[in-house]
Amino acid sequence: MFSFFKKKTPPPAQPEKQPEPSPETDAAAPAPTPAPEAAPTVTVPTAPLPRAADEADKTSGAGQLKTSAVEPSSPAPAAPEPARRPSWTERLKAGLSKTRDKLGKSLAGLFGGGKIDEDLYEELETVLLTADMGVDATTHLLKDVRERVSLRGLKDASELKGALKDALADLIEPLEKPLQVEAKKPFVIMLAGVNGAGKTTSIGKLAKYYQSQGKSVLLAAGDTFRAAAREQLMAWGERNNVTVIAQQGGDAAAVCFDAIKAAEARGIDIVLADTAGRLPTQLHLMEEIRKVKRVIQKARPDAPHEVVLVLDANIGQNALNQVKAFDEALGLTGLILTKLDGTAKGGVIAAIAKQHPVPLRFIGVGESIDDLRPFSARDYVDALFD
Ligand SMILES: Nc1nc2c(ncn2[C@@H]2O[C@H](COP(=O)(O)OP(=O)(O)OP(=O)(O)O)[C@@H](O)[C@H]2O)c(=O)[nH]1
Repeated sequence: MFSFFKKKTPPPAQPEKQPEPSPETDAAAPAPTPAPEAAPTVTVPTAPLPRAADEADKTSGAGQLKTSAVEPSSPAPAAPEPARRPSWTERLKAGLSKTRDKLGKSLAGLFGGGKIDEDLYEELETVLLTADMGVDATTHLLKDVRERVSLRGLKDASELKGALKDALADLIEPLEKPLQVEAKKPFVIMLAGVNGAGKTTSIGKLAKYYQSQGKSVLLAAGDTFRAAAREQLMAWGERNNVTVIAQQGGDAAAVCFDAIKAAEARGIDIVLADTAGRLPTQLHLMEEIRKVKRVIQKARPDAPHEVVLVLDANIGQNALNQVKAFDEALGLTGLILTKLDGTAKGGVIAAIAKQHPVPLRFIGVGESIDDLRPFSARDYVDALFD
């Protein structure tokens, strides 16, 4: 768990009242997973909602205030910075050390010297497969490397590294499409994924990332199933001066609807909408997340502007199945690959590029708040090989 999510801010004593049913929470599908709390209750905001947000709640059909906008009165003091923070490139390299160690050790033997022959290609094939690149990407890379070898007239195994790096960079480069958030205001980003993939922590990291670019951010605590996810976001929002729209034990779609209305009323740049974790095989939950998307569209017809699947890199080739299933259900526009630091399966990016390419917007290589950055194919390849 992130340290910035670990620290909990004790909530103030809060009166509770029963909410009215929310009309935007259409009854197309029953709430798929009962919330842990028996009856939804109202969390009164720590600071009174500005009038604009009240308007937003009226617009959303909530006669009474049922979502809470948690707004800290003042940002927490910044934690003392370490003497010198490693650069992103250093952290990327450190984060990819497991994949690099596995790949690098095997490749060091291959690239050590000697002739380029069939035995060498066979060994290279094994190395790529064990780095979780998958059969299709491995076959593609081998063919590409062979072509480069013959085009460049390479003879010695030591020259193979450059050819492989170029082939891999070419394969994964199409995934490098940085997210453009300027075109819409608010730009609504919906995050989906299986349990524990890193959605909530990625939202915290993204909020910080966009704040550092001078953008205003609002968070929708749409993971109404796991209470700790809402608390994570609320605590994080309080410490970083970001408004969090939350509802205790309520409906994810309604939370997202209210968040968008609040963001519109306040002129917020970016809405980050969390959702509960689910497996693609849990069909009722996949239907529920489709409903969340539909309700977001009701709040704002062109939204969500980005539907991101958050993937845990540790699952290797299984990531492909998740991409296909969530893409079919939601129409994905982007991916975030987390926990590349904890795995030797970083090659899965090549598998995604070959078999089901969806833009890889961000990669996560550590637990620190700065360890999520836009994906750069060349940086990634360099960090993997050098
Ligand atoms: N090492 C490492 N850990 C990460 C990274 N991203 C997320 N985590 C950790 O992964 C764990 C799960 O993260 P969450 O954000 O709670 O996952 P989630 O997808 O919101 O989980 P659910 O709400 O259960 O679906 C936490 O302990 C995070 O600290 C990463 O890039 N590297």
